[in-house]
Amino acid sequence: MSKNKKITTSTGCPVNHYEDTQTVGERGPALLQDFFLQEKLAQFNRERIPERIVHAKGTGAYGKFTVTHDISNYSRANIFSEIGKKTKLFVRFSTVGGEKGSADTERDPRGFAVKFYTEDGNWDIVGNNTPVFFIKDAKKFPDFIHTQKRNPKTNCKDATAVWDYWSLNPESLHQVLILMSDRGTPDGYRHMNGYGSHTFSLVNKDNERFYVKFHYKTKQGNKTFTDAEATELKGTDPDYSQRDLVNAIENGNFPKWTLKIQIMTLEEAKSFQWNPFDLTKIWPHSDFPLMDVGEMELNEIPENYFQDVEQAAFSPSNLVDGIGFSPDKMLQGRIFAYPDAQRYRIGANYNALPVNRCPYDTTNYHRDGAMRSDGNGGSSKNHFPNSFDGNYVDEKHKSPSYELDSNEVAYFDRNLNDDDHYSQPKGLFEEVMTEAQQQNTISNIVGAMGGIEGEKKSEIINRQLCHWFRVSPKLGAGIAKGLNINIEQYLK
Ligand code: HEM
Repeated sequence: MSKNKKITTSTGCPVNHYEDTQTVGERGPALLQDFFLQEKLAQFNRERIPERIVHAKGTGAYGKFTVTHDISNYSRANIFSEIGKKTKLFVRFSTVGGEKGSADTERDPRGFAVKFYTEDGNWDIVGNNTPVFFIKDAKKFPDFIHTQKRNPKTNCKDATAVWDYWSLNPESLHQVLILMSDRGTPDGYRHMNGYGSHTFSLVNKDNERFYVKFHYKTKQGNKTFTDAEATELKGTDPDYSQRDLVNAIENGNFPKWTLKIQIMTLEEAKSFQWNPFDLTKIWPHSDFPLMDVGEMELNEIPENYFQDVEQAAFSPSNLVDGIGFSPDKMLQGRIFAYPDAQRYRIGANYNALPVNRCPYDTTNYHRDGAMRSDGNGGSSKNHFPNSFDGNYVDEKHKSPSYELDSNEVAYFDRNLNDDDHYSQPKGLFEEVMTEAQQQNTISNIVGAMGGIEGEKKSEIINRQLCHWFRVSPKLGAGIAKGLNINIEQYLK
């Protein structure tokens, strides 16, 4: 049989004129009855769905997760049930602030979202390439993101808004420092680590709960660009990271990461020197050592980008038995934000699309909605409880109850008893960064703060400089010098 196929309309009617519209006479006008002209134009008009409100530019790949170490003493999740167990997964990497057509080497955090297709259901870790974040309450997210997007009048990126917000919000400092180091411009997606960032929990067979943080360590080695290299690539190869991932996988050079965890007991959480659920803080590795769990490998680029990558829907609410939330206020807000965004961006039945669908049995009484095409439950009952189907709620998946440390309802200041914004960035700058990394960070900050303009320029610069000085005098002085600010006058 010939593999050449006859072109048809979307309802299967063979097309006998592909490029020429039916007209009255050689030179037109066109006839409305040329339904294939209508179909083509109408379909084309509907090709776009809204881009993600954040993380719009991204690339995805399928792969597998293999357990290498036994953590069943911490989690009863099926995915970890035995060494050697393999689970299919899908990953989407992204930048955050830019639009769908923006350049891959922008200074920005990178999204690192992983969907594990486990037998207990799909489990998503929707993380970034940094272990912390800019804010610690979900209510702040829209304002923060507005500063990362375009100015409402000029429609240009707006360094003044960015630094105004950060300087008024010192909880951002830790993440801003990481962003301003060369880690803010990673060399593609293969040479960076990933982090679940939030504190989550694990629950074992004995119903014991532990707090956990997830880390993916790149096996390709960490590589970053300098600001100059990243800036050049924005012009010469704006799809650098996408191309790099596709080429590597298509050439059989499958990228790999080691999944590791840090564990904190509920008792340790009570006496931890910082709030263990504060997303602007890390848990020091010296106190909570990294433990190996398994290996993630990416080995397949989806055949169709739009179908699998653009329509992929990750959410921190996609959890499975044996893995749970923590009280982190940011995480709690995200549980709402993602499915809400996806119902708007993709549609009510987004979880039935191939990339989002659980490959194992799903049984529930959700029905109908736009574009339902998965059988819609057929003739089975659409109410529960019922006297017919024998379906049941399996209580063995109940996770243990836990106590809160307060029963007072109020709008608590998120920084109340939790305002040490400086010591972790200090440790990062003074103890972790090499001299060369420190100098690059200083020059990246000088370049970025150099964009602040307008009537509030001095006020914003001075306020932000104070934060940098509180992190480290060397950092503050280096930035002041780079911005040509004479700090001597303030020291007299
Ligand atoms: C409360 C704070 C946050 C809110 C309200 C929020 C909201 C959103 C929304 C609405 C999307 C688009 C979802 C879609 O259309 O499919 C998104 C994407 C994303 N967010 Fe967040 N986000 C928050 C914080 C974070 C944090 C802390 C991280 C990482 C630790 C993160 C990582 C991501 C990633 C990786 C994506 C892209 C997922 C993909 O590739 O499809 N977000 N976020």
